[in-house]
Amino acid sequence: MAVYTDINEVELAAFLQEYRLGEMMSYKGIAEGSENSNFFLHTTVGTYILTLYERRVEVADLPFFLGLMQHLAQNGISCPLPVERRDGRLIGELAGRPAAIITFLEGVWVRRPTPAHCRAVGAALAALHLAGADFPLGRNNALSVDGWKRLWLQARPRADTFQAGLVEEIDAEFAAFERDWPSDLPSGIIHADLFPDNVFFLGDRLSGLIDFYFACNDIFAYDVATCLNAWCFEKDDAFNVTKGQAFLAGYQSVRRLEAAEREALPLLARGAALRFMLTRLYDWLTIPDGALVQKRDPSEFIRRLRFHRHVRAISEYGLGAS
Ligand SMILES: Nc1ncnc2c1ncn2[C@@H]1O[C@H](COP(=O)(O)OP(=O)(O)O)[C@@H](O)[C@H]1O
Ligand SMILES: N[C@@H](CCOP(=O)(O)O)C(=O)O
Repeated sequence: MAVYTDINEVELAAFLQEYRLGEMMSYKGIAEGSENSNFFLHTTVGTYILTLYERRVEVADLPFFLGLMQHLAQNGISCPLPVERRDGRLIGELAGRPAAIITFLEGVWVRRPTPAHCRAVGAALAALHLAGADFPLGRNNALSVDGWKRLWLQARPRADTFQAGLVEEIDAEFAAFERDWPSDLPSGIIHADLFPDNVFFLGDRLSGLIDFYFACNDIFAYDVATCLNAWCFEKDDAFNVTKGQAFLAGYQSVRRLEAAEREALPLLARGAALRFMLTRLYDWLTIPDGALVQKRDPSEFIRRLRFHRHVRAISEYGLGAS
């Protein structure tokens, strides 16, 4: 469920007057997603997505997120295009929240990705990395090692109530990341949350990417590592080598990974697993029972983290060195 803020017809109609989108015909809250409040919006001109920005989104970052979507959409990436208001701005206010309208993308996200889907998402991720090259704005990754540490210090006092022994295990992870996290790999704009629910397909054809609200400047291969975690493991936690190979082949059909990036993948994948484990754990421990928020299971990413911890080289995934 992701409608944190209720809106009413009167305030929505007034909000719409700020746009050249005709008259409101209907709107409906969207259950999917977890960070912001999203609504389908039908007007006499077409169908759009209305987003009210909630908890993790800093208002100061909105020009980056919305400007990035605009830049990517204008540079060959299929992603939502923010709609300009009459005053030329992209961001307004509705029900006391910062709000924007973006174009509607056709397609559905795939619950059971195949190697063909993984290949397509790999190619799309690499295209995004290339298309972001001349985007003029920048944003540090608030969820890299320092940000993980802040989250961990908040979750740590109760982490053992989630799983015994977690405090000792994750403290040791931080010692490794603070020592070894790379700083000299090719970097640029990354999506940073390209999970299956953020990629739309029409059949096997990728129709678009959504949800740029964690996008930032960081290591490209970290985005690759996030996708290996999100797309290439099975429900029983087995790493699917065929999907991993397909994902990397798709990526490298557009942008070749350097040897140093391939070598770093096990550590980056371990870091990506920790990052998603931590946001899930923080939510698990802090969101009250009964709140209308979909809590995701941190355990899945504790298991991924343990898996990657024992991998020394990309060949140990069965992915080959090139
Ligand atoms: N541009 C779009 N076109 C079509 N559907 C969208 C679009 N943006 C969001 N959605 C719908 O809203 C849901 C939640 O969007 P998402 O951006 O992932 O939310 P959150 O940031 O809250 O996680 C998606 O799963 C999808 O159903
Ligand atoms: N992908 C993250 C959660 C972020 O949710 P999204 O709906 O914004 O993609 C996770 O799986 O923990």
